[in-house]
Amino acid sequence: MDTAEDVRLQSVTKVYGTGPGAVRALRGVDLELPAATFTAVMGPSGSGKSTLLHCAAGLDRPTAGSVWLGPVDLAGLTEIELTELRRSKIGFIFQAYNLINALTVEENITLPLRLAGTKPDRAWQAEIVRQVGLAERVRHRPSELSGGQQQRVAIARALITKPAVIFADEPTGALDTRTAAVVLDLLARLVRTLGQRVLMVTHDPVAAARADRVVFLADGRRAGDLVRPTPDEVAERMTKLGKW
Ligand SMILES: Nc1ncnc2c1ncn2[C@@H]1O[C@H](COP(=O)(O)OP(=O)(O)OP(=O)(O)O)[C@@H](O)[C@H]1O
Repeated sequence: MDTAEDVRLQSVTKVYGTGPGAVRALRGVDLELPAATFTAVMGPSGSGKSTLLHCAAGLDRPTAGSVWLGPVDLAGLTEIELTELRRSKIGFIFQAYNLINALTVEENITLPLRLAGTKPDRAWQAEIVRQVGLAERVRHRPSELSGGQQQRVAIARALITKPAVIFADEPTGALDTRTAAVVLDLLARLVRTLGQRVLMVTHDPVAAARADRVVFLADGRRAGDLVRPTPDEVAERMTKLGKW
């Protein structure tokens, strides 16, 4: 993994709306995502987690401050360039797996390449399918798979373009505890074996505790980090920050 593709947020501020009704969702957030790191973001409802993820992923533009992907300042990109950057450098995983049931598992996994008009790297594709443990399932339809397997297809789809970073928004929100653990183990392993950068927004202290680092947000600001915490330590910090 190329360290020249680190993600950096510098003093990112996001204000929705103008005038008296304006909402300051982020207030000068700094954050770095170096290679081979698994970062969880937690914070009370409305603390700015989704806004942070959207700004970091180039889905939304900060009102002030900057987001860098390696040497590239996202603010300097046109919408078309941003779309291209997202397709090639960024992988997304959502709570709802967003798979297409008319396509096979393999076709779902390679869809981002088809959208980008690039050819699959067969060796990489085989490696990913092996990593997510779906080699026996590539000809199946998503509806024939369990929730955990579907999320693993979504993870493979996120990885197919060899992205610099994966953004995961509540990736285990729809899964039972045991299946969630399998998916989180997989994300943690991808960080170790592929040097992947992962940023995960979650409400679940158990999920957050699988990351290397938990970044807390409160009222649009960084409110401390915990490195390799236990779920209890995460829950305790959340209680101190107020309502979940
Ligand atoms: N499009 C928008 N227009 C106006 N305000 C918005 C918009 N999106 C988010 N906000 C506001 O910005 C603040 C941060 O929202 P955000 O969704 O980032 O929080 P969150 O921490 O992800 O919350 P939750 O845990 O409830 O999903 C909230 O006050 C929210 O109401």
